[in-house]
Amino acid sequence: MTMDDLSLNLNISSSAPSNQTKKQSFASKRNYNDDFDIDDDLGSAPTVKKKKIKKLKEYNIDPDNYEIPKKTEVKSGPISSLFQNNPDIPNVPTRRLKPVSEALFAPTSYEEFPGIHPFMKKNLNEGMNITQVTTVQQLSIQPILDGGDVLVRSQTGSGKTLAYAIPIIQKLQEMRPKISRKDGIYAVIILPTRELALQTLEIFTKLCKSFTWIVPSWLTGGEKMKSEKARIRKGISILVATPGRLLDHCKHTETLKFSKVEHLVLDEADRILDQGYERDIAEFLEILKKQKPQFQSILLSATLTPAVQRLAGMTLQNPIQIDAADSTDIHNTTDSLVIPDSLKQHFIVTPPKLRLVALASFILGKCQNVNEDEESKMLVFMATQDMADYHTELLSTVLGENIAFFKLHGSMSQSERTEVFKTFRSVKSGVLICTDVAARGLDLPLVDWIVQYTAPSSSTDYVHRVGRTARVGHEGSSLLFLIPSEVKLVEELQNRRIRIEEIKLKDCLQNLLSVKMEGDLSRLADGNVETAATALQMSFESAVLQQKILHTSACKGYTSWVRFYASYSKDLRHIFNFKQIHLGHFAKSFALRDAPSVISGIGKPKNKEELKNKKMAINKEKSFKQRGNFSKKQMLSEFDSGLPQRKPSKPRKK
Ligand SMILES: Nc1ncnc2c1ncn2[C@@H]1O[C@H](COP(=O)(O)OP(=O)(O)OP(=O)(O)O)[C@@H](O)[C@H]1O
Repeated sequence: MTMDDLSLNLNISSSAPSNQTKKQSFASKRNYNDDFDIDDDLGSAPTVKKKKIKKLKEYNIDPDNYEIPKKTEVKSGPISSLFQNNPDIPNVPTRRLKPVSEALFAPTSYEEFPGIHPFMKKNLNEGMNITQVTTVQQLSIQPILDGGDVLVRSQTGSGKTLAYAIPIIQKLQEMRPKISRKDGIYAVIILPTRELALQTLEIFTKLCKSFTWIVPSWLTGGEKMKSEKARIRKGISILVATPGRLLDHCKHTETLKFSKVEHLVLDEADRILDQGYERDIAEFLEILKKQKPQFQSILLSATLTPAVQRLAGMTLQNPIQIDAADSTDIHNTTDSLVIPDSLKQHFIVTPPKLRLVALASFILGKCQNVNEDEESKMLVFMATQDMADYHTELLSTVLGENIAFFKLHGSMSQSERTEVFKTFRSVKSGVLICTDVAARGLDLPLVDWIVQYTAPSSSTDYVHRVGRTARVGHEGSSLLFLIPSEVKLVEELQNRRIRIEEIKLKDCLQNLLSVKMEGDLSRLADGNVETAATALQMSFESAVLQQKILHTSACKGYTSWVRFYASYSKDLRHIFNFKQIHLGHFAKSFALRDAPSVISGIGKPKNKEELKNKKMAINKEKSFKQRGNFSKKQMLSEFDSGLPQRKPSKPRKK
């Protein structure tokens, strides 16, 4: 059997996909070159047709820098074996730890909870199916009603939004004479991303249903400033906003007034800081305090990092500190990480070359709709947008027949993001490939698995990513992908009282034998895991070879990943050491056969041709940068709220 025998167009299935699944597939099986008609007249330089430029942008490929395929396949590099020359997988001891515990629910029902308007209880019960009070709600509602500043820390998915939404609406509906939308803004809620802002707005809208004179609204970008200005003019009582857009309006929209503000909420404070919004928040506070010196500040976070405490120092005065972790558990919340009890955490150690097949095998094992009971929803975290773009397309191309793949990252248009967010919330089964933009605060019901295909950049990222599952008491699981040189991360997580267990690579790859594979593949696999894994890898590689655009996307994804890996902060380099990684082996995990120096001009060229290619790549990148097209998002993990970069201030306009 030769490698070419294995280079099949893989078609893996267990049963015919349901129509529903097919309809839901955002990125369905596709041939890239079909998407791009190419003007390829003999003798003349090919140009991309205008209407196709839009398509290229959709794939996040810059049309100016897109090399047009001449209807030929990509030249193949040498095929390296998947199972040879791999580093050994170290033995990672599992420690039995007692995690920090946090009781999710308090022994109280909303029915008996004092100080809340009966209409609000009805809205909770009938509109949101909520009857029992969670611990963080029990601890926060009264202090917020009392009016002092409050700092709240509680685990992911514990109901922090209602913990402040209920008392704020309670206070606003009590005010006499009744407040009116024309008065101006009474509460400002700041969140780090648009999705979170929209999700929070939805909750305020449901709770305010019986109090028609209180009007919640939002300012998050993603639509024209003009329409947002119109909304401001109509009047808003509770403003839900992302920091960048809020500040833009503070500077450019005169009708936006804060003189009535009674409550300021900074939700997902740790994430607001991670995104570098500290300066924006400071600037906004200055503007706010000039118009309204006294108001209640509430700050919420799932982790209490020193940076969050610094932000608390800036915004809160003599705050009441609420920590929902078990008060009998002696722990230091800045050191120990609090994870929901119902979350089972795992890690897998794979040599770099085997990462892609291990991921595919894991997805196949969990998400093929064998029958309805086994339907599974999964989030897969990638380091960069280009990686997310590429893996969504690659996995859809090879496995999209039976599994619906979706993607979510900060460079997608707002309408795409909203559509994906809404669709993925409503589907029963599917894989959402995302960057950290989806990590914090998003409430996606009943996600079963969180896969971190690239490791988180910090322990808080870890907590927030895995926190997208096991919400409000539901069961959930997580899997962290590591290469052998990264296993120290497991020890560090365990030092912070994270209980995490290993899934062995060989067990994960076994899935390839239990899923039904059609045609030649099942014959070739013949009950052998290594052959099945190699066949799967070959089908990824041949998809990339056959489709030039997929190849371009693979190169972009790989390059962005290399840059990302090289940019791990100093304090993490003992785990993620760029010098220790084998770039060629990682290229294989992007289904690329080219040498790293050819893909991205990385590493020492081995011969003249490689040197020439490298120089060309560097020059191309230089001109790209000079044209201002080279943005941070192409190299870094992104937490983008989707806002365009802010331009220098313009004079005020009405
Ligand atoms: N008392 C409750 N009973 C049942 N479900 C609840 C209750 N309170 C909130 N929820 C639901 O729990 C989910 C998570 O709530 P929320 O997003 O506010 O959590 P969170 O603590 O802010 O999480 P994260 O830190 O991840 O943002 C939501 O779907 C919400 O409707």
